[in-house]
Amino acid sequence: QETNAQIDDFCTGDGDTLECADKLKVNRHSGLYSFTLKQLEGVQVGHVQDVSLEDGTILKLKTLSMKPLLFEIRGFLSSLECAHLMSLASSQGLEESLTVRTDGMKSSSVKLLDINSDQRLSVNEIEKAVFENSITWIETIIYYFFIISRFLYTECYQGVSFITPEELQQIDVNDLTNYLSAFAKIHPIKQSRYSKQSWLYPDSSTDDVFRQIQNRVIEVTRLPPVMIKKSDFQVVVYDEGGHYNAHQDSDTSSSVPCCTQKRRTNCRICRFMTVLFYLNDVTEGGGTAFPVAGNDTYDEQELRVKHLINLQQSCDEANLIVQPELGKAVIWYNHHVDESTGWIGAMDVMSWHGGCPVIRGQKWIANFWIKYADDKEAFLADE
Ligand SMILES: O=C(O)CCC(=O)C(=O)O
Ligand SMILES: [Fe+2]
Repeated sequence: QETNAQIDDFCTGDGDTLECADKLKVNRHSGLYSFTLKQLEGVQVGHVQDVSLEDGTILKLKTLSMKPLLFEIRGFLSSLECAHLMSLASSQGLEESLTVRTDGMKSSSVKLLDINSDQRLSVNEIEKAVFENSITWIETIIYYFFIISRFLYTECYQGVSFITPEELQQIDVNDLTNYLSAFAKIHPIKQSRYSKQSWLYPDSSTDDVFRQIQNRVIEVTRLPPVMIKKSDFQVVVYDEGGHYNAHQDSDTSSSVPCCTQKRRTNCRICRFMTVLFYLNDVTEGGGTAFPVAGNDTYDEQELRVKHLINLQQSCDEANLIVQPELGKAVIWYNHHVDESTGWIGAMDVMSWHGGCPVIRGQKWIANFWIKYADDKEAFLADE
């Protein structure tokens, strides 16, 4: 009985209960969901499909890339809705966006910078990475920090020629964090991300416009409603010079389980899908770049060596750039679907993306964080 109630919650809307139950392939007797997650069909780049909404509106879903599976819908939001979200975020207050990651990245970064694969980093290797800007700002600072502290302690640059992964692990994270925030204040533009943001949490939001947008996203993505209802919503503003270096939206940096709650320790936020809206027209710049979209092969080392992550420098070299336009939605999958579990599978490594520098004007975006937890059934049953 309890399970039936959960299923009914899950299938919202009039008349679609049967279809919904069918889609979920719910076995009401055993109480098990054998729900299979589905991605939208891309067909091929340039393909346009109509999406009919309940209110009669027809949206045009256009495939921009098959790898990653990426779509755009122009006019997804009306200008009134955009203006509403912008004023909502402004009235809540906008804070500087921070992307300081201090765990799980050091040893992998070491591997990527270790040009001659001798398991340690020479000062030359670090300097090469720093000066060629092939690593993100935050990593650069970690190395600088390490070199400086070594320099201070030994009073002599010579002889300090190697940093091992073990040594990197010993950096005092508190010192580093203080150093980073001081640096960030002096050189905001050097951060891997330079923007302001505000959050809208669905569980505490009573905003009607936000609800309507949530429902539209459910209709378009055809994801289980609970998935959208649990999605936090982030409004981001970039001023001139604002940017966001290429990154992947889902956190695969550690092996702790995926969760959806904020501030829970020992779990990470994983994002199946990203739905990004442009809330205004940008005078110049500010596109969303997908540096490796459509490539046949993926090589992270190459991505870094070619500086493709540093979008302050190499936006023009990105394979694909989506231009901002008021009301447009960009939709992509950060993960594949695992056929055997019917739930979220491996990360789509082609989903690297970021925001190119805004050259003139301001850029406002809003962003659904469509998250999931590892336990499919518990996630779907949860309210
Ligand atoms: O600003 C953009 O176009 C991209 C933003 C983004 O990737 C993000 O907020 O995760
Ligand atoms: Fe992103």
